[in-house]
Amino acid sequence: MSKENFEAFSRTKRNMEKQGKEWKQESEKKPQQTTAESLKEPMNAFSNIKNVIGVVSGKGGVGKSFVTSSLAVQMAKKGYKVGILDADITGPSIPKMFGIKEQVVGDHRGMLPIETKEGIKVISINLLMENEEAPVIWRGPVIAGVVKQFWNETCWGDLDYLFVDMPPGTGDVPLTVFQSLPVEGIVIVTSPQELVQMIVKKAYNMANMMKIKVLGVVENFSYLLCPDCGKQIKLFGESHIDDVASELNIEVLGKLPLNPEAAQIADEGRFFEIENEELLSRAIEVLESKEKINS
Ligand SMILES: Nc1ncnc2c1ncn2[C@@H]1O[C@H](COP(=O)(O)OP(=O)(O)OP(=O)(O)O)[C@@H](O)[C@H]1O
Repeated sequence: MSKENFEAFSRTKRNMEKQGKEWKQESEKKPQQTTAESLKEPMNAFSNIKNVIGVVSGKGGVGKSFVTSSLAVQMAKKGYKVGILDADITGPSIPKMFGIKEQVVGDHRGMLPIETKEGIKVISINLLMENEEAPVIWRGPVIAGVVKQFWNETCWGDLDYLFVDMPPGTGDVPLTVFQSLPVEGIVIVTSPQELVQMIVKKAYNMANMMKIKVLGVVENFSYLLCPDCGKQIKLFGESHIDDVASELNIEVLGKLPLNPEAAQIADEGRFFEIENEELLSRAIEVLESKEKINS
């Protein structure tokens, strides 16, 4: 591990120990009333973030990181200042999609995210590890602590949008993010299989219970375009997303095809070259309306 990286990591560890002691002291005090606001973590003093948007999926492998990166790229192409907080600590895939390998260093302001050459700021556990193939085998509370530090110990600077790529499911990390970060809204990512619809409802219900706004749902792997005749092939069967969305009274923000060329571009770390602006035009509109609301 490089010296700077080691220092950033040691600071992270020291803070986690300190936080552990504080939690212990707190829990020994007389019970106090806990409000949703009192659980929010302060932003790093050198960060000024207008909108925090969570990207969630009830289940793994539906393309949540792909959608997170797509939204980030589209907003960056529109001229907004964008960051991605990769909260998928045990399965981080954002750095690879953007071809970034540099290690995060820190200074007096905190950890400094790595910028893609197009200017998207990224923080991910893989950018703190010397070996990207080393597994992260930590228990839930430690992982959740790291995610908090990606928020309050990272010097994000000025951002219009910070996208938080969550791990799949409704476990420790989504709970921590919803409780600790000022999430403006979430985008749910799903795929057409029927089972997934039930899982969408779980993600939706969790957001509702945490009083987080659901901006809408993006269906990924909706279809495959036949390279010969251009017909849509429904690889995973008929989509039920419109029905589920109207049942939950949420909007369908886009339907993305399985695009083999995009998969290759993502694998090669050239995500900025993927063209899916039209497919995500409604999602972009909804995100932009948030920018106007909050500016
Ligand atoms: N619409 C798409 N077209 C082509 N490839 C895609 C598409 N969506 C996702 N992929 C590819 O599928 C793989 C899995 O996607 P991704 O990592 O986004 O899934 P995920 O839901 O974030 O997974 P996990 O839940 O395990 O974190 C990646 O290699 C990604 O580039």
